[in-house]
Amino acid sequence: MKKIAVLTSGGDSPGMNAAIRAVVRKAIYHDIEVYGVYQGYLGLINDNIEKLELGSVGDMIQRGGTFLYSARCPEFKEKEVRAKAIENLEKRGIEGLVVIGGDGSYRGAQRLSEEAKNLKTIGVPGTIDNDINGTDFTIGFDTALNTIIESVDKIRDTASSHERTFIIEVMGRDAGDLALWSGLAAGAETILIPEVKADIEEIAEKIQQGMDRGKKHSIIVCAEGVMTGNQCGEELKKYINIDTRVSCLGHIQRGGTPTGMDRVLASRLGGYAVELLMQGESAKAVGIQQNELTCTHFDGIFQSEHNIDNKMYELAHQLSI
Ligand SMILES: Nc1ncnc2c1ncn2[C@@H]1O[C@H](COP(=O)(O)OP(=O)(O)OP(=O)(O)O)[C@@H](O)[C@H]1O
Ligand SMILES: O=P(O)(O)OC[C@H]1O[C@](O)(CO)[C@@H](O)[C@@H]1O
Ligand SMILES: [Mg+2]
Repeated sequence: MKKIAVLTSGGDSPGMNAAIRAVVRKAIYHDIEVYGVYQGYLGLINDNIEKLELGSVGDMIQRGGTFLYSARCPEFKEKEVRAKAIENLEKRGIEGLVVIGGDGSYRGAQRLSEEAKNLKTIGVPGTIDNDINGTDFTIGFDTALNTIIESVDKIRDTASSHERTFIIEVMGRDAGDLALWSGLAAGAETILIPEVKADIEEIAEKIQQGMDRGKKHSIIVCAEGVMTGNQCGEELKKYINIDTRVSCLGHIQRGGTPTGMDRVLASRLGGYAVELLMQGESAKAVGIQQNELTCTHFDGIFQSEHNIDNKMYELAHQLSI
């Protein structure tokens, strides 16, 4: 393998730059040329591709976002559009592509590996959602988690001073990991996640019981995929007369300097992706499982839905009474 390319796709996540840096430096260390594709699959179609050097990734490991930019590119689901992308890679003699992104980005990479004659693809899990099979953690999850915890801790001060119930809406359209982990870590009384059907009446009863015991305030962490924080407040009012406030954390969760855990994870996974390409592997995604680097075929990754840790969900419930 003499030439490879790297791109970031889907929602950005803290640590993507550290992953790109690892791919670039590892490849150059092994005398492989590296090309950066700007704007994810959109740049692949539009030929927005440039050679990267060691210096291109200097001063990058600590930066949030992705200097290669990211995009959502729905037209990449069409085969004719992907043919253009393959042409742009082939004309440069690029034989390997590292795709840093979420599950959707992996699907694009899988298609490319099926349709291009001389292209190997490797996926690197870069998403704050932590919703990808084949890895215990995705790059950016730890940073986003800590951003949420810091925010909830601050909100708790006001909840306590004013004896209020606060609803904190966090990201996760289909995945509850951010809500579950942050809710557990921040001591939320209630955690609402897309994987478990919400029973608002039961939540209202729990808040009432807490108040009857002398509890002054309550924190509810609600994943956006369940309902909005405002909807949650309206629903609660049907069952209980309390003063609620809503905080929607929004994109603050996606930005910021990556934590040490995310930088190390990104560096290990980025380096391993290049190793796999050198070994001739393709259509696989790298991951970390029980602190070991692993790789899983895309087919295996898509075989089942990503699930939350049910034991952790039960524990959060047991600790929040
Ligand atoms: N079935 C598919 N076939 C080809 N390409 C796809 C497919 N699904 C998604 N993609 C490509 O991958 C891009 C990113 O996918 P998506 O928007 O789902 O984000 P993601 O990678 O899952 O990241 P995140 O969920 O963290 O934002 C899409 O915009 C599209 O270009
Ligand atoms: O910034 P966008 O494109 O609106 O995407 C928001 C979505 O991206 C994610 O952060 C994943 O990257 C989801 O949790 C969230 O719903
Ligand atoms: Mg996704």
